[in-house]
Amino acid sequence: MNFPVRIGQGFDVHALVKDRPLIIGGVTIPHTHGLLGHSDADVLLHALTDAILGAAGLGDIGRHFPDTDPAYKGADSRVLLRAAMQKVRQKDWTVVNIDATVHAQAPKIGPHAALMVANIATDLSISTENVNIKAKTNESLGYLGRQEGIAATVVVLLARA
Ligand SMILES: Nc1ccn([C@@H]2O[C@H](COP(=O)(O)O)[C@@H](O)[C@H]2O)c(=O)n1
Ligand SMILES: C[C@@]1(CO)OP(=O)(O)OP(=O)(O)OC[C@H]1O
Repeated sequence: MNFPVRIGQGFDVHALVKDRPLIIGGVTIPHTHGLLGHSDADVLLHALTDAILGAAGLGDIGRHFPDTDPAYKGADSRVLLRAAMQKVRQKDWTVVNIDATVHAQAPKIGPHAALMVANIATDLSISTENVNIKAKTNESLGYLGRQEGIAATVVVLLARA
């Protein structure tokens, strides 16, 4: 059956290390540590990219942008997100809304959320009203609580363009 809407979810986690910038949702956040990755390690945009690819039945970020490909070394994840959205659009899907959570013991995400929303809305050509970003500490529990990494979870709804 061909339904006019489809749901997708995405998860990503990256390790926090010294001497890397902390980039989340396309925003560079002042912090003692940054996220480690082949690309700029934007954990939120990677989870979002997986969510939209998943909703469209297009696999995952690593399938389209392999972390073994030197072309993506240091890549700007906003460029990858826009490229993924292009593939989703070619399948005649548009994004209805996004709901995301950044799982970070520190730093505070709230003060940067509006800029992240604006970046995502721009990259997906949707209204900022349709992008919601939340943040949670991990109550000091586990690897996220020990600030060994930051994770993100995203849910997205697609509709026929
Ligand atoms: N990295 C974070 C974590 C949380 N927030 C904001 O604080 C609120 C309370 O978080 P808890 O994990 O203690 O429930 C949360 O609702 C966010 O508004 C944040 O901005 N950045
Ligand atoms: C984005 C890619 C590609 O540079 O690399 P990383 O920055 O390591 O990020 P990850 O979340 O492991 O996802 C997929 C990769 O293909």
